[in-house]
Amino acid sequence: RRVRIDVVTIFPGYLAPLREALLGRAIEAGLVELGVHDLRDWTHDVHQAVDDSPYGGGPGMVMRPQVWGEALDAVLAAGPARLVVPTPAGRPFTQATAQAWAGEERLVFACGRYEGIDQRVVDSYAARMPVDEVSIGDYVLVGGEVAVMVMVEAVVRLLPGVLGNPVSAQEDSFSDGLLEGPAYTRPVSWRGLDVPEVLRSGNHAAIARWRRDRALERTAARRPDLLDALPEDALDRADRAF
Ligand SMILES: OB(O)c1ccc2cc[nH]c2c1
Repeated sequence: RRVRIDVVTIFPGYLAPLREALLGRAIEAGLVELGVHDLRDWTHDVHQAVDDSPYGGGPGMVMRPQVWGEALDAVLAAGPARLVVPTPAGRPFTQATAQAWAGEERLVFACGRYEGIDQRVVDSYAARMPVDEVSIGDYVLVGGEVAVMVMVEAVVRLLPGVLGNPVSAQEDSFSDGLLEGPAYTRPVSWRGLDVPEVLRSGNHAAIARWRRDRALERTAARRPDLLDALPEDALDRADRAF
């Protein structure tokens, strides 16, 4: 099962890194198809205008609906898809979102710039297909391209065959609701810092306990909101003792 991903943007070069490394290999292996399209290909004026002043006034420019409509009609002609529009005003993009989208056959990403895209573009496509306005976090980027890179990586790594060892996708941070604890490799002593003894003990129960305790400790310190969100039965007695 392959996934087809299309991205429409005024900066196609910004998406070039998607063809590097692991994701590049996944594309070469045919596990995912990637199409990057320049929005300006669907302009007809000599200035290739993609933006205009906002109705109601205010700073900045808004991206024109006509150009986006022609671009998305062309890209979506290849078949039904989920349309994703990154925006700081979107619903949070989470690992659960990535998991859900990894099951889709086609994803089309519309990268906004300026103050965003005329709302009628989302409204007109939402009438005939799933459209998600999503945010990757509470900070504001200059455009949607970086957000699309983040989301494409989070989704593609979940596709069968993309990761060397798929188990790690299951054991991700967040899959058990906690942050990952610290990781270590050789040398056993480095700049006066030693690897925790327990990890070299061979006592797998003690190692599992130690790792769980470090995950609980880190989650409590850095993301108490994740602890509060854990289901009732997620923490056993040993966890609570921590
Ligand atoms: O921070 B963001 O997620 C984001 C997404 C899209 C646009 C378009 C213009 N600025 C943007 C920021």
